[in-house]
Amino acid sequence: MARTTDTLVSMLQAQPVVPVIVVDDAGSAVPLARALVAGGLKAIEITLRTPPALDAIRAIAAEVPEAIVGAGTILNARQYREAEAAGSKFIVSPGMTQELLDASSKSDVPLLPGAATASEVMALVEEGYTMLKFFPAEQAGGAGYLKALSSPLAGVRFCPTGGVSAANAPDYLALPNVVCVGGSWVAPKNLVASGDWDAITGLSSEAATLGTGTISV
Ligand SMILES: O=C(O)C(=O)C[C@H](O)[C@H](O)COP(=O)(O)O
Repeated sequence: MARTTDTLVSMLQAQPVVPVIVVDDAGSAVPLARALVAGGLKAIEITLRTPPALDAIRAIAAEVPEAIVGAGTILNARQYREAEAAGSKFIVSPGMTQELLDASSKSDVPLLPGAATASEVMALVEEGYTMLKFFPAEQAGGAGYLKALSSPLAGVRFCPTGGVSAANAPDYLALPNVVCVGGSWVAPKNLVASGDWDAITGLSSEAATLGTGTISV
């Protein structure tokens, strides 16, 4: 477990923002991944919310070797195995179930499980997970909530996701236990649909250089 946590942290800590992508067309996956990588964001999460998601992961894994493609919205063991077989380098879930933990223990592909309460964080720490997704970040209480939540939970690191934007990301990134944030704002659906890869590279580049803010809590 320590080994997979280290792998996960090393993949995610190189960038302040992990783009969260909902793919509507597998054909856009490769140019989209190239545009994000060109801006500086290599680790990319493709959510399994749409039918082309696995094909998109396969295409990026095969054709964009400089990207680190992961799978999001993984809710069960079957999806975990399918995402791994498609070439995912990391797996993200909005939460945690025993089935997912069992799938993760049988896999070399690390899991970033979701938590939003002290009890959820503590249950995952008991299972050996110390790098967690804080989800849904803004709706659960934002950076101030995460700061308060994590004060007694030393040693746990987070990737806040859900409602995170260029405007509020610096508040999360200012927290010492935040490795990166996740967000969909870097690849808006309209720009993907129109194939405006230069605009997406611009958003990626802005996100890749986001600094830390200071939260007033
Ligand atoms: O389903 C998952 O595993 C997810 O990763 C959910 C994402 O965290 C949110 O969909 C982020 O969405 P935005 O609020 O648009 O940035």
